[in-house]
Amino acid sequence: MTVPTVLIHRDPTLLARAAAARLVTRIVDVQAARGGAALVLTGGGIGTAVLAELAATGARDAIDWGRLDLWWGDERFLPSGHPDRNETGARRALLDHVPLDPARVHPMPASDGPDGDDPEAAAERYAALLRAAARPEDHGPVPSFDVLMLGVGPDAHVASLFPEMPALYEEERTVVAVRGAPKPPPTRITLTLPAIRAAREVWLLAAGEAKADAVRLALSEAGPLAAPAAGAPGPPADAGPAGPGGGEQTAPGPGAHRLPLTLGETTGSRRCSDSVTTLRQIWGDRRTPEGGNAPNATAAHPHPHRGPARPAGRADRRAGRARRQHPQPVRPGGRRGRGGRVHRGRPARRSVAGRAGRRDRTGRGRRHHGGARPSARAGRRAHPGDAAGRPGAGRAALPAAGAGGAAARRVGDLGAGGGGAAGAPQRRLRPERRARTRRRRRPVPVL
Ligand SMILES: O=C1O[C@H](COP(=O)(O)O)[C@@H](O)[C@H](O)[C@H]1O
Repeated sequence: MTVPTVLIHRDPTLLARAAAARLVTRIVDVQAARGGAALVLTGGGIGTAVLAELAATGARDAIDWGRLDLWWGDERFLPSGHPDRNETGARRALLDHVPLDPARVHPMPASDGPDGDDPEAAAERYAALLRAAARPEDHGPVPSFDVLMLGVGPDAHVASLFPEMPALYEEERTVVAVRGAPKPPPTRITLTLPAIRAAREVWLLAAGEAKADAVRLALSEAGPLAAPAAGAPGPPADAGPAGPGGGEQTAPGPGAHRLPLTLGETTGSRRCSDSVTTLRQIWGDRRTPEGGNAPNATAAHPHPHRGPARPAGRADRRAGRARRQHPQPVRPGGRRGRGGRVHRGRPARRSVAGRAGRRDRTGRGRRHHGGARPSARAGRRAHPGDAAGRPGAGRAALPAAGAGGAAARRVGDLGAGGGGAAGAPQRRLRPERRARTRRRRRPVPVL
C-alpha cells in the first residue's frame, strides 16, 4: 500500500520555502536523468506562495527552464488575465520571471478562449493537449507528470474536485468541466483523479489551522468522495490496474502514489512513514514545552474529548528517568528540537521510536523500545495528554478515521495499546529486552 510521506514545517513561509527547494532538487534531478521535466501547478494561497519562493531563490537558476513543461491541475473558468485565474497568479509569482519556453507552458483554456464560454469544450481541448503530449512510455492519455502539486481546501478539495461532486466519479476522462462549485467561481476546469494519479509524485500542500481537519481526513481512510484529497495519491500499489482509460494500467513509475504533504502551523520538521503516527505528531507538536496546548491549536480545534493538559504524573517521571538513562545522540551540526524551533541542519538518522522519545520534551511520556509495527509503536508513544483525552488519543480524537475500516482499527490500537489510554499502566521492559528490541528498531530517515 502506498505510504504517504508527511513533512511538517513550522509555518507557511517555511513550508513554501521548503517546497520550493524540493522542487528545484526534483526538477534538476529529473532533467539530469531524462532531459525534460513536467510539473503541474496548483492555484490557491500556498500553491502560489511556493511559486513565489521558487522565483525568489537563487537556486532557481539550476533549473533548465526551457526544458520544463508546465501544466495546471485546475483552473477557474474566467476570462484570460482575470486576477482569480490560477494562471494569472502563477504568472505573477513565477512564470513572468523565468526563461520558460512559451510552447511548453500549457494553461487551461479561459472563458474567452477558442471555445468561448463552453467549459465542457474547453476541458475536452485540454484533455486533447495532454493526450498529444503523452509519450508511449507514459502508457496512458496524460504525461507522467514528475511533480503534481495540489493545494487542499478546508473541505479537503483538491484541484477543482469538491466533495461529493460528479467529477469525482470520473474514471475515463482526464479533464472535466465543473459547474456549481461550492467555492467561487462556480465554473471550473479540473484534472480528474485518474489523471492526477498518473503523476510520479503528488504533493499536497496545506497550511494553517483551517486546513488541519482536511489533512486529518486526507490521511484517514475517508474516501475521495468525502475528502478528494484522500484520493489524490491513488489506490494501493497492489490494487491492480488503475489509471486514466478505465482498467488500462498506467505505468506511473517508481515514485507513484507517494503523498508528500506539508502542513504548516506546526513545530519541527520531520518525516514519518505512518499516517496515524503523523496525526499524533501533528497534534503532539501543538503542545507547548511547558505542557499546555498551543493557544492556536486549542482555539482552532475544539475537540469535545480534549481535556486540559494535566501536570506531570508518575508515568511522566518514569519517562524522564528512562530518557536520562538512554540519552539520544545528537549529530554535530544539528540540535535537539524544542517546540516552536526549527531543527538546524539535517538531524541524525533515528528511528520512529527514537523520535518519539525525543519529542516528549518535558519529561512526560516515555522512550519506546519495542520493535513493533508503526501503529503499535505510535500507540505506545504515550503522552499524558492522551489520558486526558486530547486529540492524540485515538478514536475519540479522530472521528473520521474512527468511523470505520483499517484506520479505525489502527486508531483503536492507539487507544488500547497506548500507555496513554486512561489509567493504563505502561509496561516496563527488562534491560536485556530493551537492548534486544532496540537492535530491532528500523531507522527511518528524517529531514
Ligand atoms: O480554488 C482553489 O482552491 C484550492 C486551495 O486554495 P487555498 O487558497 O485554500 O490554498 C487550490 O488548490 C485550487 O487550485 C484552486 O482552484
